Amino acid sequence: MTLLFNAAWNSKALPTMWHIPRPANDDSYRLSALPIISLEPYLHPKQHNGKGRISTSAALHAACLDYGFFYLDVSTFIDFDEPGELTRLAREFFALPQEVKDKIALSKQDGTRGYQRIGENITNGKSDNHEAIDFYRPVEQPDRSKPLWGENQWPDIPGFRERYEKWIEKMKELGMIVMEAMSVGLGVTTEEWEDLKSKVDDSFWVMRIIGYPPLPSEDGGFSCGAHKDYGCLTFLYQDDTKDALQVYLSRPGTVVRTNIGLPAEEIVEEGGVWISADPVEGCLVVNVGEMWERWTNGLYTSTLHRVVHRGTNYRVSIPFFFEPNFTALVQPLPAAIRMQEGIACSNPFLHHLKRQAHSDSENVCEDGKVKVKYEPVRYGEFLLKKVEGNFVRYDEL
Ligand SMILES: O=C(O)CCC(=O)C(=O)O
Ligand SMILES: [Fe+2]
Repeated sequence: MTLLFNAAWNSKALPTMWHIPRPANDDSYRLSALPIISLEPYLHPKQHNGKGRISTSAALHAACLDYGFFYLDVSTFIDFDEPGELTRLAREFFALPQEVKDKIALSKQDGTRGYQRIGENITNGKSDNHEAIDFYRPVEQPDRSKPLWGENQWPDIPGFRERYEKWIEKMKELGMIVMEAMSVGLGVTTEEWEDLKSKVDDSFWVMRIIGYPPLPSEDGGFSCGAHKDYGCLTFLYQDDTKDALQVYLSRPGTVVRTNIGLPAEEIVEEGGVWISADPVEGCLVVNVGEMWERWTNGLYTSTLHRVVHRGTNYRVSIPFFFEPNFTALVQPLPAAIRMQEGIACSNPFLHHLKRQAHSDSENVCEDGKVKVKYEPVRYGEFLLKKVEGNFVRYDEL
């Protein structure tokens, strides 16, 4: 199985794995990292004689069930000098005088595409300590009087647009590959995959370029408050800053060491822990958003995460949100319902996953049928509601 664990393994974690008794209530014995999954069998199937796909898909499925987050090793797909260069360009932009950055402010377009100042983004009623530029899939016949329907605003920096446009193409390609790999993990049939594919093949993607100055030490705020992503898949490239991005794990028994010393705010649920999702070489951090939660009828959950950057450097991250098509109707997939009901289908792989699915589906009725928990939604309408509320995208908790 291509489920690896990163070098941040606490060596003390090993005895737990091998069932050697450990002291009760000692959090340091838990694993301290999200799984690392190699996408290689999907990226270069010929080199692998078509092998390894099932295990990759199983690893993706397990990671989505357990964490909603994972590292994706894409070192053979991306030359990491490329995002390094994107980060350099982003720093060049954020270092410009405020009035120059404001030339591409959100208000100059449709209110959703462009630059936002530090503190303009609000999460959970509080200003976030970051600045950003937002880009969306271009639309035919732009009209900046309509939210989302304006034009992207590019900084006037040589090479900026060209390089980022290349990155967007790469991320769209990656999105389709990961969607296919995940659909195998869920037991989606070939015909069902064609249907799912047609809902994401013209992704209404979003890309954010985010700049984070360090949080003032006396400040109780967040660089980016706790939120769930609302879309399909987030591919996050982050610079080499550690201890900034944190992921909330509600089942600490299966994972991780408690992060001692983290701010105690935003306690969401007893028993969970915040862990750091530090950058890992050759990997993007990937998480599933609310659309996958709907497609899987709640089997996969969109996981809370936040950024607390108390370091001394200026951090840059570039999340790419691979989203459904604007017109896509998103509703629970038959494969997810089958999995929740534990009905074996022609895919033998499903047998191995049935038990796991059962333990997760508290919504199975006594007659063995599951409740369909989500009404169908048109992605574009859903997105418009998110951005029209108050033009703040991340306050939905
Ligand atoms: O900057 C990061 O590491 C995460 C950003 C994020 O979660 C988002 O923009 O949705
Ligand atoms: Fe996010």
